[in-house]
Amino acid sequence: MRTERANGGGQVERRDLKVIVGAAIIRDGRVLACARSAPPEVAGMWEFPGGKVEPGEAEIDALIRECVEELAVRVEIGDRVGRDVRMAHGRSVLKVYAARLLDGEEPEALEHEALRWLTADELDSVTWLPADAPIVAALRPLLRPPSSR
Ligand SMILES: Nc1nc2c([nH]c(=O)n2[C@H]2C[C@H](O)[C@@H](COP(=O)(O)OP(=O)(O)OP(=O)(O)O)O2)c(=O)[nH]1
Repeated sequence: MRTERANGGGQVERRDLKVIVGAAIIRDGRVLACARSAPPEVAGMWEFPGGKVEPGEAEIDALIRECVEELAVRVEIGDRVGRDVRMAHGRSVLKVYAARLLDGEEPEALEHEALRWLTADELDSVTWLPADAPIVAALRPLLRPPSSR
């Protein structure tokens, strides 16, 4: 994504905003959390599967690609979860989308250290990457059965 500078307002010039997409894959009231295996500073911290959107690639296509690469599953992408989260001093932005598994395939940890299906009550049982905090908060009500929302 290319953005222009709002001149004179003391804003940092930001020509290339890197977009990172994540998939909140929900199944039976649980979301799939993935523990990073690298780099060492964040290894063992938890995230949503996903990654950088390639130049010219649509966000949804990037998510579908990343879920195949990281988990060997095909997903259907749904609504956004939470807000855009600015990272890396505003140089990148994290956008998370709800997703569901197609074909009943079981995700495999091809690139992650571990995978876990978390209920709403288990969301705080793992240490999420810091940028994910507002997304996890927005996700919580989506994991509750409709009767208790
Ligand atoms: N996938 C993902 N990345 C996240 C989340 N939260 C968060 O801060 N990030 C950060 C971690 C990384 O700095 C960056 C994603 O980069 P990445 O290295 O996973 O992206 P990628 O899969 O495209 O990797 P590569 O091809 O560059 O190796 O976004 C999240 O929930 N999911």
